[in-house]
Amino acid sequence: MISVKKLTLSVCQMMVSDKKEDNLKKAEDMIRRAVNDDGANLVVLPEMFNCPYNNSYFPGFAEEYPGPTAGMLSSLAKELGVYIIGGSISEREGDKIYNTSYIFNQEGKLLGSHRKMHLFDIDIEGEITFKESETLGRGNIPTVIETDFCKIGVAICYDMRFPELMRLMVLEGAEIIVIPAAFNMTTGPAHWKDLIKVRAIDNQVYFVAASPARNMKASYQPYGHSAIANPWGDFIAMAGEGEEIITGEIDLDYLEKIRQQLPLLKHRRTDVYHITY
Ligand SMILES: O=C(O)CCC(=O)C(=O)O
Repeated sequence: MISVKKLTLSVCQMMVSDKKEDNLKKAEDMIRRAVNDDGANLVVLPEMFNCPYNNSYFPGFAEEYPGPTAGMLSSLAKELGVYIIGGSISEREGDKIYNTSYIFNQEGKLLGSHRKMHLFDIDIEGEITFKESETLGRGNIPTVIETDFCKIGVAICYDMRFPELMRLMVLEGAEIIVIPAAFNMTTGPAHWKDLIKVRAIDNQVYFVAASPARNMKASYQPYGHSAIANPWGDFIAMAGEGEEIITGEIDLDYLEKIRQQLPLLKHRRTDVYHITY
């Protein structure tokens, strides 16, 4: 593996409509802009970037791998010579549907995929009820991929609320955690920024969370505010609520320095507690 210590990472906070073709075109345009204008080496899309985030759409939009969406991402990664963490899409396998992220390298090769492990089944009185399990199945495998830069952990939205999964990916060597997500107008203002910050601090990683742009016409309104936090917990980039590309520099020497100066990972009491997988 070539050791490269810096990379430029962009998040495309795109507006998602109920027309898959328009969403694919939008994603392609924004990825091209991230690479050509911002010099991105790695581009991240949001959760369900080709489909409105609503159970009624997931079956109709589902694709078997390799379908048109994965094909588009793979060709684009190869053409532009970048890594793409393709948000997530509705994936069909047999009679099951999953919320799945596909990750491609600069040759357009599939490096890995992540099926959302924790389903968003919640009922917040007077605010929001959502039951992903009505349509989706659960993934069972944590995802850490290997790139020329470093290992990257990938999980999806509600997965980020589970510190054990985040820590497990870090123990597997992840120095960046990427979360395609779509928080809403209840849990977004309440928890989004704090979760990103604290996951970065407690794992001493670059923590990247990618949201769709807010769409007031949609039944589910994404919070927006895609963000990149560094291993000290500072936000190095954050979007507003509209369509936007944010870009930040990932500096692995800086990460190493934080881990040396404040050696949290070394100070764990593994003689008393540990995470198994
Ligand atoms: O955890 C949350 O508040 C939002 C989760 C969510 O929207 C999702 O998992 O898609």
